[in-house]
Amino acid sequence: MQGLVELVGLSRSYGALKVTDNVTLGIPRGEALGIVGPNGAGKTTLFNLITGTVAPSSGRVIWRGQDITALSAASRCRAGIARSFQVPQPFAGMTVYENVLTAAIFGAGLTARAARARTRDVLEATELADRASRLAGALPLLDRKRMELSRALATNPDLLLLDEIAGGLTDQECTALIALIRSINRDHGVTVVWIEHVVHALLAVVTRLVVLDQGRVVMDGDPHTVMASDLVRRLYTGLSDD
Ligand SMILES: Nc1ncnc2c1ncn2[C@@H]1O[C@H](COP(=O)(O)OP(=O)(O)OP(=O)(O)O)[C@@H](O)[C@H]1O
Repeated sequence: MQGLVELVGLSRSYGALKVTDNVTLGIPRGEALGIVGPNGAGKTTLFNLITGTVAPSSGRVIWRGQDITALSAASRCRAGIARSFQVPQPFAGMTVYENVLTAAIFGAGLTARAARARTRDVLEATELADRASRLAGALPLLDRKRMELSRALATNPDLLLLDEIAGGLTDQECTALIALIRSINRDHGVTVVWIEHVVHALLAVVTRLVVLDQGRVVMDGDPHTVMASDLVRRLYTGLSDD
């Protein structure tokens, strides 16, 4: 079956450092895929290659069967690829509503009227509607995460890339975030790829887990099996078999 997105032999180097090394990966429509790996494994770079903020040294990105390797980040966003950032940079002096509206207008290319409707729908879905008039810079952490998700969802994505969105939350807040991401995937049909160090949050949502190490896919399979593997234990603890 044709994946929603197919990465074909994707590599990226910075000088002598090969950050992404011949990654071939298919992501079917509707999937919730997790990505783990040690610091510096190339996880965020993989997102940058998919969203088009970084060009590959070689390889291709195929989106719904079309080669989009040469397409700009803005065009990819309009085509349905959205992301959250590890370090969110909202317009702190604007309200939550204005932040999300901006994404709907510029990210999705909607008219002002359609963007207003989309913004209201998204803020309902992310449970931020009652805080729409708050300044983005004054939000508590969970609401900042909800807003980061809202900005991505306002672009009406088919694919949502989440980069370490669960860090720093309390257990209760994390449970709320998990429910929201699960709903985005299962109820709204958005394909989700989630890089996350908070493994229990990831395992509550994803049905497939990929491990990256030194830019390469070193494991790909059932999340619990992958996390229980010797390879993952070695990568995370630095311990050898003996
Ligand atoms: N623009 C760049 N120039 C030079 N080196 C870079 C650049 N971007 C990333 N790197 C290097 O590539 C490697 C992979 O970085 P990347 O951010 O993709 O890793 P990561 O797996 O997301 O790490 P983390 O879990 O710490 O966020 C790192 O060694 C990083 O320093």
